[in-house]
Amino acid sequence: MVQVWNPNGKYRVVSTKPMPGTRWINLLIEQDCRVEICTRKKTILSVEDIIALIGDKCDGVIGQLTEDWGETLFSALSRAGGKAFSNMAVGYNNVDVNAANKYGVAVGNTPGVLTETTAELAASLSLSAARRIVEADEFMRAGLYDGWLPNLFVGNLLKGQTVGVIGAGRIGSAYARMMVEGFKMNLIYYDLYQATRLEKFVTAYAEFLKANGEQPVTWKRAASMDEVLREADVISLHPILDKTTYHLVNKERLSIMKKEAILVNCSRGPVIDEVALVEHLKQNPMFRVGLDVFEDEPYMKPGLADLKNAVVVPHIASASKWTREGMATLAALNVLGKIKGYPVWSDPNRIEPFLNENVPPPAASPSIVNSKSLGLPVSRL
Ligand SMILES: NC(=O)c1ccc[n+]([C@@H]2O[C@H](COP(=O)([O-])OP(=O)(O)OC[C@H]3O[C@@H](n4cnc5c(N)ncnc54)[C@H](O)[C@@H]3O)[C@@H](O)[C@H]2O)c1
Ligand SMILES: O=C(O)[C@H](O)CO
Repeated sequence: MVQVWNPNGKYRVVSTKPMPGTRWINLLIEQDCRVEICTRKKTILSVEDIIALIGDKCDGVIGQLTEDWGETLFSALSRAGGKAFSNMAVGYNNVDVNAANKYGVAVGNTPGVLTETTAELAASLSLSAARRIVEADEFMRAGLYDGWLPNLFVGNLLKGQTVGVIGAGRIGSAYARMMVEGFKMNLIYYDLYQATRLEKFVTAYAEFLKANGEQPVTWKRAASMDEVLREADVISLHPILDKTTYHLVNKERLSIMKKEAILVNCSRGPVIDEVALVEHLKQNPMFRVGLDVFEDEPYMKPGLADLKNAVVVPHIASASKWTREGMATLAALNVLGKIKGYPVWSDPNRIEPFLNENVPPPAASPSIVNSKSLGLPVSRL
């Protein structure tokens, strides 16, 4: 149930799951690590399962977003001599960073490498919902198609409509860019911070359209989230999950959205009150959703699976080969960097040097979220 690579390696690194590619394993082996990969069939490992994997001596762990990394696991890792943990994910709402700080454990994540892949899935869900692709596919397979009809699976045209983005960080901005440029949609966004590069992009694209005699696209930074919900035709959620974003979309907020709006969620399930969403979908058959994440993963709230106006996929937004291999590499290098005493990379939004397979990666941890709290040195590169 555990696969061992380089048994005589000096540092013991545990991965709670097999991860795509082999580069991440080779990079660890080259730096004298013994790599142990848990190959159990059980998808979600419990805290007890992981304590058993950590054992008496463990220098670092690469873990997954399905695991509960809190006080119990960080104290177990610390007792085993470990000082490094990395999620193989950009989101780390499953990690109690304060507990990690208490035990001096560095917490890594994997930003950037999944930005475009995740935004592409949000765009796919937007299109699937707008053009009713899943419903139409089921109809074909059921042998129900008996000829073209003017009213068959009529959906929404995106061109000229407004796309709303809540959380215009890396992924939200990439998604906005795809929808604005790809479908000539106008943009309204809400974020705690101004998305200057995104605004500049839309302005430049509007100029380009105007110069070509086409209707220019527009952008607006909304003063509140409700403004986005009221005005947009397609709304995609991309904030982090924390106390401020839990149930951000609830019954009241659903009620202010357009009756034919499309809501997409590729962030974290609890950002939407899923019970309220099921009720809203039942009451408003023209309202559609595209969901990659769910409040009680892996489960869906009762009734959701029966609704034709919902497109649902199993948390696959970052699932492209290049991205998943890159996530594994970043997670392994986060752990390796701390074990070797390397500094932390100065800009977690500029991780490309770690992903170039033709040259050795920089001697740094690509992204450590608690580097300041732990007072870790920062790379000058
Ligand atoms: N479904 C998937 O497979 C998948 C893949 C990647 C990321 N994610 C999720 O997407 C999240 C975002 O990733 P990212 O790389 O774009 O992160 P990011 O930090 O670049 O962007 C998050 C944005 O949310 C904003 N924000 C925070 N609180 C907010 C609030 N209350 N209201 C509005 N905006 C708020 C932040 O200011 C920031 O701009 C991750 O934390 C993760 O949970 C999911
Ligand atoms: O946060 C993340 O990275 C995702 O949910 C998995 O890619």
